[in-house]
Amino acid sequence: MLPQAVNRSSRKPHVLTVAGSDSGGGAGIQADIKACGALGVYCSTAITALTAQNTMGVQGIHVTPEDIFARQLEAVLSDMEVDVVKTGMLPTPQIVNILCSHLESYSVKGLVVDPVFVATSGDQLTSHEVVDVIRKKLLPLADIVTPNLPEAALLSGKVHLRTCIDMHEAAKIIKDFGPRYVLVKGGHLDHVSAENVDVLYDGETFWDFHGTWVETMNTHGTGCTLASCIAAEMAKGNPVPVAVQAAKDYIQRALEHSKNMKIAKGLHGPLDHFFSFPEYSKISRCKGFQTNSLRLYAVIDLGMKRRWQCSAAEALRCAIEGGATIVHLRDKETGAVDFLKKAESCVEVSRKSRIPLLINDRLDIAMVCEADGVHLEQSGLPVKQARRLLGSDKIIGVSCKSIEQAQKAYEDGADYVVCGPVYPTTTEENSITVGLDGLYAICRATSLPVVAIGGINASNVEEILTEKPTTLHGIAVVSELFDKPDICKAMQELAGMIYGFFHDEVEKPLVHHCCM
Ligand SMILES: Cc1ncc(COP(=O)(O)OP(=O)(O)O)c(N)n1
Ligand SMILES: Cc1ncsc1CCOP(=O)(O)O
Repeated sequence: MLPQAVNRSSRKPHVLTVAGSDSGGGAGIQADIKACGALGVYCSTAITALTAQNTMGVQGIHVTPEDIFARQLEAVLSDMEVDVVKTGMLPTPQIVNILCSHLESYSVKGLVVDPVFVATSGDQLTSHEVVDVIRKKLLPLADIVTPNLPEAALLSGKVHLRTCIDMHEAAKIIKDFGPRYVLVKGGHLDHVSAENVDVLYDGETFWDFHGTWVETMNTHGTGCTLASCIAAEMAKGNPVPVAVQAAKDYIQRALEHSKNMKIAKGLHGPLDHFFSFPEYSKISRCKGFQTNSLRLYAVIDLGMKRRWQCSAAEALRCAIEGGATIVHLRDKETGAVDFLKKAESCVEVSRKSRIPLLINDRLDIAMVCEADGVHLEQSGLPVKQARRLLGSDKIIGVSCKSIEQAQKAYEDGADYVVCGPVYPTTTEENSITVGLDGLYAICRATSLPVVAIGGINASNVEEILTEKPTTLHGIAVVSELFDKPDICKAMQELAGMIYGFFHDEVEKPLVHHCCM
């Protein structure tokens, strides 16, 4: 049981957005709240201006009186634990000055500056003097500034930005004003190819972020949304380049989902921030990894005594046939050459069935056999380094016994955690059980998907899943595979029991087919 840690760790990542209100709901404060909400992050606000705005343009602007603007900042920053501040429309130099003095008095983990000067409709949103104050006062405090091409031209004084090389030049000039990173967005480049490139620069390295060009008029609010997503991902503890990649992925999907949406008469419709919300929440940080794959997690331990005689690949095939939704291959005894051979034959089987295959601890083997990812034990490679080597397309899971370990796994970039032993088990000797309370405490403290492990079998699945927290995504078994003479049948029994507890369409197992 880990009760004392629950309150401290169940706090939500928090973004304070300092921006203007868009009555049309597509940009500004409204976009920021929706984007943060969609990414599971709390969003507070300090409103800089009220705009009367719709899909046809901006019809009016009322700047917030300075004292009430300052009071909003004071109210939020003095009371709430803000992780990251994100700025949008800052209409006057006075508003920027008030913000900067508050940022100097209250420490926050990050500052994302979206330098909003002109709306896509062509309407001016800030006074001309604002550019200079942002350059001199706000940018030195910023972790990242996210200009599009017209904004980069204004900030850098480099009027003609037409190529990627121009974007690099502008990024260098803007970097000299003091932000840690500059992201120059290429959405306004002439589109000769189907690609869209944004350039991130930290003073030494340029990263090019490629996206696919989406043919749509529903782009109102993309700048605000991208900056908010970056802030939200930073608030979760992600480093800036990882946050940018996650934000780009969100925008790409939002643009694709919103391209046929019609909600007004005007030319520039907004994004649908909550596009397919239930489906989106099933997608993990790792591109393409559906977290409902974690429902029935089969660990094939090649070092264990077993009641069947067949190859690793055959055992894996049987587990999948019985309904396993993800498989995890571990072998603590075999040398690299033999393990690799077995892993390669398993990858072949898992690919055919489109079931993800993870390799336990051996990042080298996982990379060489092109498995879907790696599962790391606490004694294994640190997650951060593994992520650096594997990139963002591969799955990384981590074994955790405590809230602290689960939080670290999250901060370091893991995609899911396996928690246990929930019940006593002979598979993991000398391992203290966390119990059902410990498992649930971890589930409530993390936003990562959790898989329960340890002593789980058909007789206790119901107990685990009946009142499960929402982050508990599935169960993992080892000896249920090894102590039973028929792997396929053992999996089928478990699979049959778990479907009712999850309201999604995990495919039912195929007709029983004994493979022993
Ligand atoms: C109140 C308010 N803030 C910012 C903008 C600009 O939003 P952006 O995300 O750059 O999208 P466009 O409006 O340029 O499409 C705004 N319009 N209103
Ligand atoms: C790998 C692992 N981590 C915690 S318990 C455990 C083993 C669980 O095995 P079993 O399903 O046989 O109890």
